[in-house]
Amino acid sequence: MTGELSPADKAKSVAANRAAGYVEDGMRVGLGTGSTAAWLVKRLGERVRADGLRFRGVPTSTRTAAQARDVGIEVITLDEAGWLDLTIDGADEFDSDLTLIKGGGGAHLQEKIVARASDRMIVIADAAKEVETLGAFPLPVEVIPFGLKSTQKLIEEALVAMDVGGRTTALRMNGDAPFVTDEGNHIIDLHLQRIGDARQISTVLNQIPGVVENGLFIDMCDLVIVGHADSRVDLHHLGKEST
Ligand SMILES: O=C(CO)[C@H](O)[C@H](O)COP(=O)(O)O
Repeated sequence: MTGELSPADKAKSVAANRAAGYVEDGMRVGLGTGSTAAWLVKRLGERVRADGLRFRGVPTSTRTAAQARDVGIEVITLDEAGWLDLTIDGADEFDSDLTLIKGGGGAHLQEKIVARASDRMIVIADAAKEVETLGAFPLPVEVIPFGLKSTQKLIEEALVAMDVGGRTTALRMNGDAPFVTDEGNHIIDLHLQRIGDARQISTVLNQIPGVVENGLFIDMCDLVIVGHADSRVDLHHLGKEST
């Protein structure tokens, strides 16, 4: 995270630095997972060390927990926090309703629990994450290992029943073995191409036995901060945009 940054990393760090300004003394803050969230954790660590910022962070993955501790952030569990003032996280896609696809990093289960237990959720992103219609990014679905193949079959049948455009599903791999989440589960990525009715898809998927949680975040995000490589920032509130 040092030296000459690529334009994408610069954009992510610009968004993260702006979001870090929303964290105030005494807050309990959900810390997201992924490359953009890593910039946030880095910046918050700098604020802790340089400005004496005092807040407690609830990480959404073992990766983020390790980084947060490394940079000097006080880490607590969600149960210790009870409730959160704010969660800041990345996203794989967001649309004009601030509906999100998350889980590209495989952490959407903890991310959704943490975001849902927060007064406010801010998403940080580069401009490539903004879409007119969700679904070009594969929708991650966390499933328990038991009965994996029958769960995958039921998901595929549900996609046919909902008449969703793309219906290809793929078990996420980590080399030769299935990817394993922090909860010991697996992820099936749904290549839908286009998500028309996010609410319907989310509800139907979560009703299938074996499915733990899907990566659609609906009515959770309050603000998206988009960073640009030239240091500009766009703020997407529900229904309006500002800089
Ligand atoms: O949902 C996530 C992890 O589960 C990430 O927030 C999402 O994948 C975006 O990651 P990145 O900032 O690396 O593009």
